[in-house]
Amino acid sequence: MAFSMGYYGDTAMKKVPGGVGGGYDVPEGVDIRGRYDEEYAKILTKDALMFVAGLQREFRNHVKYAMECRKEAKMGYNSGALPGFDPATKNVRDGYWMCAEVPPAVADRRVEITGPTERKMVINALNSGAKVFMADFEDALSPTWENLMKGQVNLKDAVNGTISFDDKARNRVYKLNDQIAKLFVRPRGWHLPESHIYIDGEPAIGCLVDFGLYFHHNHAAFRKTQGQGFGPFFYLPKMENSREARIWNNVFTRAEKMVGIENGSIRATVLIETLPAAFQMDEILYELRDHSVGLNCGRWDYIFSYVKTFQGHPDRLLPDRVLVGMGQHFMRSYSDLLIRTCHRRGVHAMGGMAAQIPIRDDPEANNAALELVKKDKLREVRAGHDGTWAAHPGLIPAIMEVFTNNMNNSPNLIKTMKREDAANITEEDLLQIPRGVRTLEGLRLNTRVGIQYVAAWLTGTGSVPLYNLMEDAATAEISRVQNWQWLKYGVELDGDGLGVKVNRELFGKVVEEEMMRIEREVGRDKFKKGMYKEACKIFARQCTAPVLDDFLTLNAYNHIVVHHPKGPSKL
Ligand SMILES: CC(=O)SCCNC(=O)CCNC(=O)[C@H](O)C(C)(C)COP(=O)(O)OP(=O)(O)OC[C@H]1O[C@@H](n2cnc3c(N)ncnc32)[C@H](O)[C@@H]1OP(=O)(O)O
Ligand SMILES: O=CC(=O)O
Ligand SMILES: [Mg+2]
Repeated sequence: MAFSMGYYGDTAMKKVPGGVGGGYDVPEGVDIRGRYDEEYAKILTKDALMFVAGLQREFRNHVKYAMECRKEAKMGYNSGALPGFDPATKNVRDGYWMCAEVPPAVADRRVEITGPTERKMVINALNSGAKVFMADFEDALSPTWENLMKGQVNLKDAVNGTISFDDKARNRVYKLNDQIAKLFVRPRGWHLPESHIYIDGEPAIGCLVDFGLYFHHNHAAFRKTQGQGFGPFFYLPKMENSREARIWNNVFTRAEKMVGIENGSIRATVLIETLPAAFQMDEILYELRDHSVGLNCGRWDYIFSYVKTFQGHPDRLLPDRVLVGMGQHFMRSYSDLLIRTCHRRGVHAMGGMAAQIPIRDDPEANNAALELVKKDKLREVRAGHDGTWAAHPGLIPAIMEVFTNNMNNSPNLIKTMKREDAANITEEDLLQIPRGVRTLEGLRLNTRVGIQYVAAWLTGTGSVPLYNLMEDAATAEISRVQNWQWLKYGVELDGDGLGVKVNRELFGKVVEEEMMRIEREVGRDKFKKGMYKEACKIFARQCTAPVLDDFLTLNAYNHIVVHHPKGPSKL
């Protein structure tokens, strides 16, 4: 298969005037184009950069090939093919094999809190009472240079136990408690470049930068203080095929060899959050069997992926976003199959994120939101999930109670909830079209949320509270692709009795009105100072593009790349 060197070419930035390295002491072939900062230089050491460059050089062609395979699969789906189980790997699905034993340090993962790698949030998350904190370079983080580098500084300080944060405005100093959550780190997906670091003349692969820097600086301390001899631990996002898991497995093996630790020290949970990956759960676990600690239902990206995979299928249109929940047959089937697959192979089957967050100023609405979260978590634990995600520390006690009360005093359900009934789940179950109506309010909400999310992302914030829900890159993607799908196929809004068809004229009007509403809601001053107009342009273009952009964040990435010394960072 032919592939070009320029998969990341779309986001390649202007050349840096004034030489290579940008003030950092770099090894041969590495060029840092992000702002210099003394703190960042402690992360971007020559040794660490050599480690990252080594990974990039060994794996770049494998990654490019995997991205080409994604394109080829997309062409197939666009010509009418459906994702399905691969006959070539039937022996892997049917065969008897197990993943390596779960490390004792992470046997109990009842509640995992997630959040961006922002300093105060890292401390709050580690102190939150959750069993695990997933520090996120992905859905919850806008990958600006400053966020990524500060994130690495924060994680290093956290692993060393020295992290603190002085909130002068509140006269409060944040420090770690004695008991903290176990740290997992989620690097970016394979598709995202890191355009502030060039290796051999091309942008680095974003996730290898995230993984490489974190691993290089923290593996020893982590294994000693947190992992009981294992670790570091990772979450791996947005994979579409087991060949991508094989690359991660090889990255882990190489990293372990390079620093002289045992094979199988590093452990990772893979998010099953693309539709094609739902047919590859066994294959993904098999590739990572020495390095696996399970799979997770990344439900929001999964919904996004359903629309993306079926972008060429006008018979598979989504109802309003709010109606696509875990009650839909295709979602329940995927969660059940994930539990059965993980438990059969001896690892955790993690549940997903409920989008509700605490509502401070309305006790009644707050109770209602909490009840929805509890209901969702009860469904998960009864189905056999070993643990689940919380977006906010305020939700942890309630979620912990639901899981604890339904787990018979054991740290997980791996051995007790086999879910053999899910062995009969079929391709049709996993693909069943979601049911429900489409409304003008659905179109409006997608637009309002999408624009506000992109505006936040452009200014360096990757997860935001909007209309009492958590919004991040995955949930915003649903808004974008749903609008695109409805526009592309001129769907009728059948749920509000209006019988209106979605077209560019209607969408233009909706955008205009929703922008006025956003301005009213956030206030004129914030609206003027923010990036709402830029966000509106980006979001509207993406929704009306003749060909669907693969990722909102990939398309918008150019807007947050700032090359040194061309321009000082705005963040
Ligand atoms: C689809 C997916 O990929 S899900 C995973 C990725 N998404 C995420 O991780 C989202 C994580 N959650 C968040 O980012 C936040 O909770 C938001 C943006 C949704 C809401 O944020 P806010 O409105 O600022 O929360 P709020 O004001 O209620 O915060 C109260 C306190 O809780 C802390 N807090 C809130 N969420 C978190 C979190 N996830 N981790 C750690 N601390 C948190 C705040 O830092 C704040 O601390 P303080 O009282 O010491 O100042
Ligand atoms: O990453 C999680 C998701 O739901 O997407
Ligand atoms: Mg996701």
